[in-house]
Amino acid sequence: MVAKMNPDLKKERENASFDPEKITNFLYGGQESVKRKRELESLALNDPDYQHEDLNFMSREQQYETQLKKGILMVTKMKELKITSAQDQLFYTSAVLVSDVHPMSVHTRMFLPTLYGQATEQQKDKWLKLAENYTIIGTYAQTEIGHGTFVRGLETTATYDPKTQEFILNTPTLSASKWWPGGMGKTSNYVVLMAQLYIYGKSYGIHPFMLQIRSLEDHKPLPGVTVGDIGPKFGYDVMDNGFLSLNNVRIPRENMLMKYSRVEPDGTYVRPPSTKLAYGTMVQVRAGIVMFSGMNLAKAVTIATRYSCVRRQSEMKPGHPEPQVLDYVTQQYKLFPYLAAAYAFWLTGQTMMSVYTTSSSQISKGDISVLPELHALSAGLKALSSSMANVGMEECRLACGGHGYSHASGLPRLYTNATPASTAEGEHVVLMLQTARYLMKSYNQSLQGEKLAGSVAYLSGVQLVPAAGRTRNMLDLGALCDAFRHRAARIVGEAAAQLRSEMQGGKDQADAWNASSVDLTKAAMAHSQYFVVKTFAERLTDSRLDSSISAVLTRLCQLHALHGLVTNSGDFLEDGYLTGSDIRQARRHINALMAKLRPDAVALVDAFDFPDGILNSILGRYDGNVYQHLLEWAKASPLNKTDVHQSYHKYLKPFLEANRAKL
Ligand SMILES: CCCCC/C=C\C/C=C\C/C=C\C/C=C\CCCC(=O)SCCNC(=O)CCNC(=O)[C@H](O)C(C)(C)COP(=O)(O)OP(=O)(O)OC[C@H]1O[C@@H](n2cnc3c(N)ncnc32)[C@H](O)[C@@H]1OP(=O)(O)O
Ligand SMILES: Cc1cc2nc3c(=O)[nH]c(=O)nc-3n(C[C@H](O)[C@H](O)[C@H](O)COP(=O)(O)OP(=O)(O)OC[C@H]3O[C@@H](n4cnc5c(N)ncnc54)[C@H](O)[C@@H]3O)c2cc1C
Repeated sequence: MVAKMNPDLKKERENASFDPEKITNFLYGGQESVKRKRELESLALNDPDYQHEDLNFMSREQQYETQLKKGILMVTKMKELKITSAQDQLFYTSAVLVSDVHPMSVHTRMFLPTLYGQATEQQKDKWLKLAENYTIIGTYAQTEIGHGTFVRGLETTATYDPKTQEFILNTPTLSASKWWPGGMGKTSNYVVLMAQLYIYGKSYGIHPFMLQIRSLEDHKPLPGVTVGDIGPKFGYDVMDNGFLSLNNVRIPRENMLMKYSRVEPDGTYVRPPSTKLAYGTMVQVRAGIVMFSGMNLAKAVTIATRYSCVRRQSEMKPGHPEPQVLDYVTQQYKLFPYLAAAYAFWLTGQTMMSVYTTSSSQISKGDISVLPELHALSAGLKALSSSMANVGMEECRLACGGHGYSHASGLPRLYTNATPASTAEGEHVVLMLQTARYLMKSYNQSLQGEKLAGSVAYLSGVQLVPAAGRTRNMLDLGALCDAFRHRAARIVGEAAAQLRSEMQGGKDQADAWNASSVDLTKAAMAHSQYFVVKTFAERLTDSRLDSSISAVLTRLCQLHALHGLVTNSGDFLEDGYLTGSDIRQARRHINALMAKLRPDAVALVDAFDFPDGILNSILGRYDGNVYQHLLEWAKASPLNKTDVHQSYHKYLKPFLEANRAKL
């Protein structure tokens, strides 16, 4: 029997000003792609082989086992079903894994890409087939107990022995032990090991090496290898993040991935065109995190928005029925800015991936001139999108009141699995400072009359003269983009000036950098926010958008920009670019936009097109039948398997009896 839809949600859907299907098509790149997405999702979601008890009811060991089994099934089925394109695999795996990963995810997302990006053709012939067939399972072993951020400071060594033409691998100190690599704890039999290369006593920096860590026969650690799981974490329960120490492990010379740099048999070192090419896999994953963050935020907003239409609470007017909580404007103010941000990062994530694809194809043809821009853009956007998603997901959880705290909402798991995106693959502040470094360099070049291109083009010839007194239409996307551009350029300019003044005051470059670093991160943040606002606005100029959806998407873009503007109003007011009256106008527009978006809120989250199986949230169910399913879910909890738990007999009964005896 098909359950009836909750009447409030039904009404919301009937009253929307547009057909969500049109936005779904826009978000996923067309009707055909949406059709394919749904086919693959339903294939995965209806496959009985993937069904299991709720992961939240399991111990960590059970979760690891369940997800490993599922991961293995998934890669096997994708092969059988010939699901080969990256897009198709993403659709299928998202439906199988929901908001989790599986213990071989780093194999797919980092080990294989490192082979594609860092191995010579000969090495690809040797390793790729094995890795693609999962004959070997690998991970990306870079971070150590003592150092994650400071890659140049890693202590693992690969010392070349020309006599045997081997590298001798060691983690010479406790702090050199590898720590964190996903899937290394129990699953992988190979790693790409990032280690300091030494030849004849001289250090040549960090390079990637293929290293077998476990036997292909019985999975036992190989001689000289100590490996295991690092223990439970904030989330990511299904993943066996691992530790690894190495004691004089020898590997053949051919195991250094030598696409860019080489060690000849006699120990001659051939330099890469850029030492940063060895960081290529990180850049790829950072670029992907922008979309990943947009999608996670979209899931959280879908859950909280639907639930806010089902949930009724309090009296808005005495004696009237309880309103849907989404009718409280404060609730809209909690959710709608993140709804807008989810769209912003979704679209920017697509742009980031296309910049990545174009740039990496240029790099593989030998043109490394695009590397600094790619690095700076992906670092800043990764940091901004993941931090915004963190804050937004938590706000969505809070917006669901008490039920948001329950795993039944899907929000805690979504959050704890997504929040590492702020830390992993480059810590937030550290990456912002990388972007700032590029901004400072570019800004100084522009001062010397060089014309800048790409994301920093606006820094050349920017007019920093405030234009106070001018009447502005704060809903005009052009004016909003100008405001963000002005703010970014000003803050970049001021951070550069501060850096200069610290140095003029006697500090060396490093101390001056540290003293200016709060302003530098702010500059990177302002630059990245400008890029997102501009990208969102540009995407709306797509001629394929029909007017019904372009109107509602424009409102979201306006809200995204205005919310950013109001929450950072000091930045816009500081040099008089905007006036107090502009900010007041912006605030009024936000209220008016929220009122206009209110009837479309459910359609806007429906347009993300997450089926229930992927949202995995009782609060976010498409049909809105929340309470009945909450109760059913709770009844399935392991603690409810019996009416009287065994601990009653063990502890509670004697305790009660002893107390009674004392009366
Ligand atoms: C957790 C969520 C992840 C979500 C993933 C999304 C989708 C995938 C889904 C599922 C996958 C399953 C699981 C995945 C989960 C987690 C995976 C996590 C894996 C990891 O977590 S894996 C370890 C990552 N670990 C880091 O992320 C370390 C961060 N630390 C660094 O990255 C460097 O250490 C840095 C950059 C801080 C300093 O590096 P440094 O000391 O060598 O450089 P320095 O500062 O001296 O700069 C010298 C010149 O190099 C330029 N430069 C630097 N980097 C460049 C680059 N990449 N490209 C081009 N140029 C670059 C500079 O801009 C400068 O340029 P210039 O001189 O011109 O100014
Ligand atoms: C879930 C998860 C999965 C992971 N998976 C992998 C994996 O598969 N493979 C792998 O190799 N690694 C992995 N990592 C490790 C991850 O990449 C690192 O933890 C991350 O790069 C941050 O480095 P760190 O831990 O050294 O942080 P730290 O650098 O020690 O950060 C601590 C603080 O110091 C500050 N700080 C550090 N340096 C600077 C600086 N230069 N300027 C200003 N402030 C600074 C930071 O901002 C932060 O506040 C994973 C981590 C997590 C959480």
